[in-house]
Amino acid sequence: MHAELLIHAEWILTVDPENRQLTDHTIAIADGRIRAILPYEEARRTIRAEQTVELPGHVLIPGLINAHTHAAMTLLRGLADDLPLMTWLHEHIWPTEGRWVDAGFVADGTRLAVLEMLRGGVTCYNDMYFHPEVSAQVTDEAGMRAVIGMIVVDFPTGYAASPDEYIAKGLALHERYRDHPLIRVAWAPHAPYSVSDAPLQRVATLAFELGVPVHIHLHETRDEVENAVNAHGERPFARLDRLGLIGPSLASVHMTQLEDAEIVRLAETGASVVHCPESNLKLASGFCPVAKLLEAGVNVALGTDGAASNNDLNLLGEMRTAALLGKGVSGSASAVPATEALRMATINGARALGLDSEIGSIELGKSADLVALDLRDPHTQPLYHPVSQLVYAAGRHQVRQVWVRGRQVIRDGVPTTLHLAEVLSEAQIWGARIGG
Ligand SMILES: CSC[C@H]1O[C@@H](n2cnc3c(O)ncnc32)[C@H](O)[C@@H]1O
Ligand SMILES: [Zn+2]
Repeated sequence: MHAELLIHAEWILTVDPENRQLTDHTIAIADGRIRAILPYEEARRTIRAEQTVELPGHVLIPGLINAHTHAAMTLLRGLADDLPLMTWLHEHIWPTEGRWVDAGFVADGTRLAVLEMLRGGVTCYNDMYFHPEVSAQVTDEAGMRAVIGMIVVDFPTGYAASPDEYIAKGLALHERYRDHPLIRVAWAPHAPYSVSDAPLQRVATLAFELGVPVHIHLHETRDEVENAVNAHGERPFARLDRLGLIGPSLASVHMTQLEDAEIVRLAETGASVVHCPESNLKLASGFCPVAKLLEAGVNVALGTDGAASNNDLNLLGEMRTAALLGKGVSGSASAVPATEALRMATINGARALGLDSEIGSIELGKSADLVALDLRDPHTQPLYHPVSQLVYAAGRHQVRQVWVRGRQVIRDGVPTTLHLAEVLSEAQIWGARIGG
């Protein structure tokens, strides 16, 4: 057999349906796909390859999937900390976005985000932000994978004047990226409190017709739910259900307020929840009942949210927080174990984005979106269980090699498709402008 690339790793966490953990195995890659997974010695004997990468002391995992972010908000990192959601949004973030966000802001902010995420082992992200055509282009140029949000809000912004215009621009984006190998699109109405019934209904219809996911903030805080009930006598979840949005294409972000019947409904319709534990903690938004959701069979993925409410785009950190918080909230130390946190950051994210036949696990035929971490650091030794070190102890500096669709985008910790100094310089210029 012939392969373009062979990766020999000391440990492989496949995240396949059996959660197989392999030792001293090799992955063979051709045309950007995983063609063979076999013991190291057998691979040496039977496969000829153009390139071989030896990874002693490393664990190889599927690329991490950030299932909810606002990438360009890296440029607002640390601008307004220690505030609750609505004060943060109405008094700080929205006025700043109104003044500064344009195509150039989105290009530079997204590039910073892509660089941060790739260096942290994130190979795919699900975005919701203005000027999505710019985020898509920057991400494609960097060789990263993304699902780019076709955003919809009721109010006018520098990007679009009305719900009809947001939707028209979304449709153009969908057309532009039809059949693209790395860039997909999803409808991204911002939240039930910022999008009215008519555009939400249109999104539901178009999502069905185009076969794309719907990505929305939902039940982020108790106030969101109480305000809706006081104003309209209906919980936002019930309203979305009435409008036809609760179903297998839905990625509902946050979900800190959930009644038992809503959990049953999520499970029976196959809708996904995207848990953003660090953003929820920082904005004191509430606690998503992750253990209950998993027990009910709901697909739970992981997201960072934007860098202005986290303040990083670190999925390794998010896995650890999700595992720890899941125990604290449920009162059970065995809730959200390390293997489950890894599934949430990989295959569950892929499923939430409708990409689980393509990415999210190390299986034959899937895209070679792979991440290698060097575990030979004092704080990840000794090593009993690689998944334990990965989730509870490893840091982003241990991400050494990253491939997206078989292309190496991080080599020995250094980006191959982006220029670190240039990206940092642009970020600093924006910081001086906005802060000055
Ligand atoms: C329509 S583009 C996305 C919009 O969402 C804002 N945003 C960022 N984080 C959150 C959050 O946690 N809840 C609600 N809205 C959020 C962002 O600033 C953009 O305006
Ligand atoms: Zn968000």
